[in-house]
Amino acid sequence: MKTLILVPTELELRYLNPRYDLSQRLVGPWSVSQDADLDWALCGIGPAAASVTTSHLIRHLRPDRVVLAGIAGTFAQADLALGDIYAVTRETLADTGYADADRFYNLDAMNLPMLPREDRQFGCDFELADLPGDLPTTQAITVAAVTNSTHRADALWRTFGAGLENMEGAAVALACALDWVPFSELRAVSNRVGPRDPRSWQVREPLERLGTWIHENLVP
Ligand SMILES: O=C(O)c1cccc(C(=O)CC[C@H]2O[C@@H](n3cnc4c(=O)[nH]cnc43)[C@H](O)[C@@H]2O)c1
Repeated sequence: MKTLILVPTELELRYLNPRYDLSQRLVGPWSVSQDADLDWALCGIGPAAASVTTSHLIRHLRPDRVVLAGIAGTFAQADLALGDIYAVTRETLADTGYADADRFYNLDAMNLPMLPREDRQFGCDFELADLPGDLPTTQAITVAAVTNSTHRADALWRTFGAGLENMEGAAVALACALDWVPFSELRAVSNRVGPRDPRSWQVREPLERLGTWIHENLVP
């Protein structure tokens, strides 16, 4: 089974797979590092970069599945542990729509189709494919901007009740759904969602553990 592993940033990729070599193979302007039956590539930060990169790489590499791996913030109310690794079961595009002081109204809540096509309609919610192993699971939301206040974090929690916030998951899910490619997501919890303090984020050690998990569980 050929797996494409997408990672938002080079920093995350370096901790997940110290053997990666992004000069190894070029797919158009994209670098892809091959390691057993795993292709590693950067998808960029945020939904716009992640969706266009995923579509491009799927069409060139024809993977049997796509796995997105990286860090994410967790909501205080969710009771997930900082530094732990989770498999994501469902992704929701949270902030495409509008928000008032207390709630978010994404396109699904507004009853607007995100991407209507003749064959299928794509909304803001995506079910993800299961992964082998026994990682704890949670749901996630995808936002275009990192949440930077307790008030906004509370409104997102109240609206969606998801355990994690990240910036790429639902966008990669959309690109995979368009090409019928199974999609899974792994996230290491780096921070609490709320007032920004990136210097306090736990990044290296949780990602190194996630990299080990990937090699033990996803290499055929
Ligand atoms: O320092 C900042 O304010 C800042 C703004 C935008 C992006 C960043 C990044 O470092 C990239 C974030 C990267 O990590 C994921 N991530 C991690 N924690 C969170 C979070 O609490 N909310 C949303 N995304 C988060 C995200 O998926 C990006 O790939 C820094």
